[in-house]
Amino acid sequence: MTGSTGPARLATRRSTMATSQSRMVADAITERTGRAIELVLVTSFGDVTKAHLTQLGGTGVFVNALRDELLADTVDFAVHSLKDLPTAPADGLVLAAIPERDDPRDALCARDGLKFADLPAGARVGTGSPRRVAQLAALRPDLVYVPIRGNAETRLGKVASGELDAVVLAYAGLGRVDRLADVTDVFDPEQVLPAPGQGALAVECRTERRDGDLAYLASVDDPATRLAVVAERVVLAELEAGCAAPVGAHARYDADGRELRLRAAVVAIDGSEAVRGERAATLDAVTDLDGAVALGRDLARAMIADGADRIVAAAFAERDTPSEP
Ligand SMILES: NCc1[nH]cc(CCC(=O)O)c1CC(=O)O
Repeated sequence: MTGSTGPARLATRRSTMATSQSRMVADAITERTGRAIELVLVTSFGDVTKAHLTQLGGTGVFVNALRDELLADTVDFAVHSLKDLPTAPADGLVLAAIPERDDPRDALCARDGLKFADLPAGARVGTGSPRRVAQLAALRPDLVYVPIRGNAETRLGKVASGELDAVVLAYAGLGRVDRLADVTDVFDPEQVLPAPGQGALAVECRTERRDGDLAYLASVDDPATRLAVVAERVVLAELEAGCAAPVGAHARYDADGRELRLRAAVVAIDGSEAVRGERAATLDAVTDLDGAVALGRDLARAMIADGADRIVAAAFAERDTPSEP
């Protein structure tokens, strides 16, 4: 078994964002438990392929390589962006901890300090995410949305070079690559709902080790964050949509009022149509994951009754049809 002597081995993707967030988790665990941890950099398919992300079938391209290392026991645990994790559980693996979430909102990084409302008609806005394009197009159909890929630094470089007027990225990720100074506007979740799990991390390990030698991972678990992201991810799973679908969801657990409140949106890629919903449940215990699942399922089913599944299917049909070059 790995890690029984020497520092524990934490598997991470290689990007600045991934290593920065993995280092944050490692430091928090070390601070709370005294455990020494070293980072093991793993190359994932999503990091090397040039294909457009929405064309990769979405789920798993960033996480499978880390999971292979976990299953081979060459590392002790892995840190993922929760947003990138497929909703289906992985055989033999478990999310041992979900640390307290960072800011879940999407952020605009525009030239000349421009706010979203101040971008001129025809301005070129880069984002690779159908969820962002759909919601932004609903607000500003007069802008041009340009699909882009690459890490946060590469995307910001396209604004600096003048190739784009703005890019939209996750606020939390920008913080982790130390680029919050580039943010010129932040989207209210009322207008642009974040991706399920956005801003949250997941600590994954082999199931059989969670309550054994890796029990210390629980030191960084935040039950309120777990409750919220479980509800958000159930919406995605019920809609049979993946991370490449135009689905936004955001939940918050209010510990004082003991209320879990969930909002979700499914928006057509051109912004012309949307199904939105909101629902809350009183959950006496922050550990009531069944309550979170029920809330997510109820909301998703109500949205499907309103036509949400049709919008998701249309978005996938569009993805599978190659567009003009
Ligand atoms: N899909 C890539 C990805 N996965 C997680 C984040 C941001 C950090 C987070 O949400 O935790 C990003 C980049 C982005 O969306 O801007």
